[in-house]
Amino acid sequence: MSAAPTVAAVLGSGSWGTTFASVLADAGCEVRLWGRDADVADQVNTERRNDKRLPGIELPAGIRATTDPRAALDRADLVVVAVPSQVARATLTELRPLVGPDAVVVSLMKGVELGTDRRMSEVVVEALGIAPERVAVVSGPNLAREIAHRQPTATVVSCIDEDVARRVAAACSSSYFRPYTNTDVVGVELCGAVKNVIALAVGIAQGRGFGYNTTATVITRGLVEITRLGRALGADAETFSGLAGMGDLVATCSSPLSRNHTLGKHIGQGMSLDEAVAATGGTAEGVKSCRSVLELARSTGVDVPITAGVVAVLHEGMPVDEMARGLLSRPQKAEGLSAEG
Ligand SMILES: NC(=O)c1ccc[n+]([C@@H]2O[C@H](COP(=O)([O-])OP(=O)(O)OC[C@H]3O[C@@H](n4cnc5c(N)ncnc54)[C@H](O)[C@@H]3O)[C@@H](O)[C@H]2O)c1
Ligand SMILES: O=P(O)(O)OC[C@H](O)CO
Repeated sequence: MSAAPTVAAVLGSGSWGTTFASVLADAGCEVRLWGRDADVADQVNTERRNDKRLPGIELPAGIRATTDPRAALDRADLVVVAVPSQVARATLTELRPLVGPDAVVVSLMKGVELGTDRRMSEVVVEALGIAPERVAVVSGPNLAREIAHRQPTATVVSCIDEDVARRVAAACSSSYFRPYTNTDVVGVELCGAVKNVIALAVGIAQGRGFGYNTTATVITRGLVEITRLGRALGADAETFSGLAGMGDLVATCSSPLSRNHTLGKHIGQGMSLDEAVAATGGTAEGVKSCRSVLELARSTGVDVPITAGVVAVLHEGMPVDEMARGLLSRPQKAEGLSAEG
């Protein structure tokens, strides 16, 4: 990334890809938005809208949408990845020859890869064959629809090279979007992925009819779960009380705009997983990532009882009431961050 105005390619024209393209355009970048859907690209170019993912929202001028990855990535010094986590590796492997040798790559994705338990920045590094210093992640309380309406929010841009994090932050900073920087990529990514699982648990509890005490308990103990896993994997303690941690957890567990929260609610109200996925629309990353998060925790020796409960309900047929009973009947312990749940 040079100091000159940034040429950005956003890969994925879903709700967050389209919204982040708008943020970048409002911040002064030249933006190309790549997606597979020709109707979406046509509508972005002719009407400045993406009604499929952001109905009723006018997009800024300065976004050029295309289904041609070559056109999107030509001369791009910032490459932003916003496809569902489980297709990131295949998508990037295919596009690898088109990514410029000096481009900075930014992951917006909040998931952990099934089968490998890799975080998304690790997938980017492996699929594109680039140094981790060229890979940044963006994560925070960032519900796409609110940002597309230009409502104020903040986020964290994280990269192990602090200078790269600063340059990415400068490229996406605007009157309504305030990026902070840090170098704790592990912590920021774990926060983003695991909060989706906790939001599923909160949704399940609310769908079952439980009230604010249960919600607050799951959020609080969920943050302990995220922190415990993150600390065991080398993350900084501070990250968990910041925007990517507490901030995003609160936003996702509170908002009906969250697909994970909403899907959990459907499950709590008695829908099957297939019905809930169909009713929710969009990508609820926690549905798949709950399994990889559980694997990661088990391989690290960290107890994650809420995540285990979500996996059991979503993928192993455990009734919601049994999950609740299981969580509440565990042995008494002192409150805190010890390795046990
Ligand atoms: N929506 C939000 O508020 C939000 C905010 C922050 C982070 N995120 C994260 O951003 C990522 C993308 O989420 P989203 O909300 O944009 O999802 P979305 O479901 O709105 O869009 C996903 C897009 O990826 C496309 N896609 C699916 N499979 C593909 C493939 N094989 N190749 C290329 N494109 C493919 C879909 O066509 C769609 O356009 C997720 O990891 C999510 O957790 C979302
Ligand atoms: O809609 P969700 O559940 O993917 O959540 C969206 C964002 O991650 C909130 O920051």
